Amino acid sequence: MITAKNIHKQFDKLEVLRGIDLHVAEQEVVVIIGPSGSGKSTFLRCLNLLEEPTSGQITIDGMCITDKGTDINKIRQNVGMVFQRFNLFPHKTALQNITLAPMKVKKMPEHEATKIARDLLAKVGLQEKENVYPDQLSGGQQQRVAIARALAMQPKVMLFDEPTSALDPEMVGEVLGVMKDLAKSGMTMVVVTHEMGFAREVGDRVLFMDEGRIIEQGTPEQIFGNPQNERTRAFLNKIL
Ligand SMILES: Nc1ncnc2c1ncn2[C@@H]1O[C@H](COP(=O)(O)OP(=O)(O)OP(=O)(O)O)[C@@H](O)[C@H]1O
Repeated sequence: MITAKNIHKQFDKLEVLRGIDLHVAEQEVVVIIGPSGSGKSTFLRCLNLLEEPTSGQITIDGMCITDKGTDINKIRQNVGMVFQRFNLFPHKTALQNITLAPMKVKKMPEHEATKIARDLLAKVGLQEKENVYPDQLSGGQQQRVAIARALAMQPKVMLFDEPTSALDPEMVGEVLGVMKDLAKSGMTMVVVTHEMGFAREVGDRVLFMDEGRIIEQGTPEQIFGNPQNERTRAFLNKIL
């Protein structure tokens, strides 16, 4: 579903990604862990061209997105993204936040977009909140609306960039629960997170990144139970 070949990214003189190769199979859940500043978010943002790689090639569902002249709207439709900050539109209700992109970008009729949005609100456990504005929702609820909003474009892949880092601890579980259900439903996902419990339980594969490279990867059992690389061991010893 996703193939990234030899991805490099440089910001001025700072080399943030130093040759990343990754293949993500359909329905696979890949979790990226690693120290702060190792390039995890930058790599994730390259996968929907929020950042343009300095060099390298990325193919998603057969479409080479790093070719010049690719249709950025098409990429964004195929690749949903959820950020640390949910950034819902404050003057729109939960339902309107979800229907907006399908109506504007996909030119979907309102009744159809509304039906999809209601189904998605039910899926994230917020069917009662369709007419509520973001400032009346908790952080966890807002993030669940943000997930529903990304899903409304019916993406083939979902990217999550530390989706629970900005939440109060008691709200982390509800968001991870929604992500877990999504993974179970067969969604292809790449998740950057500091939630090691999620990586262990839900990840099909865990990647450890450091200094712009994938240092080690394997099943959660391999990475958490028997890490081979000294840097992976040092990182896990520090945080677990
Ligand atoms: N737009 C940018 N311009 C310049 N430097 C950037 C930019 N975005 C990221 N960086 C730098 O790239 C490096 C990697 O950042 P990145 O956010 O990808 O790391 P990360 O592993 O996701 O870290 P964290 O876990 O703290 O979010 C950092 O040194 C950061 O300051």
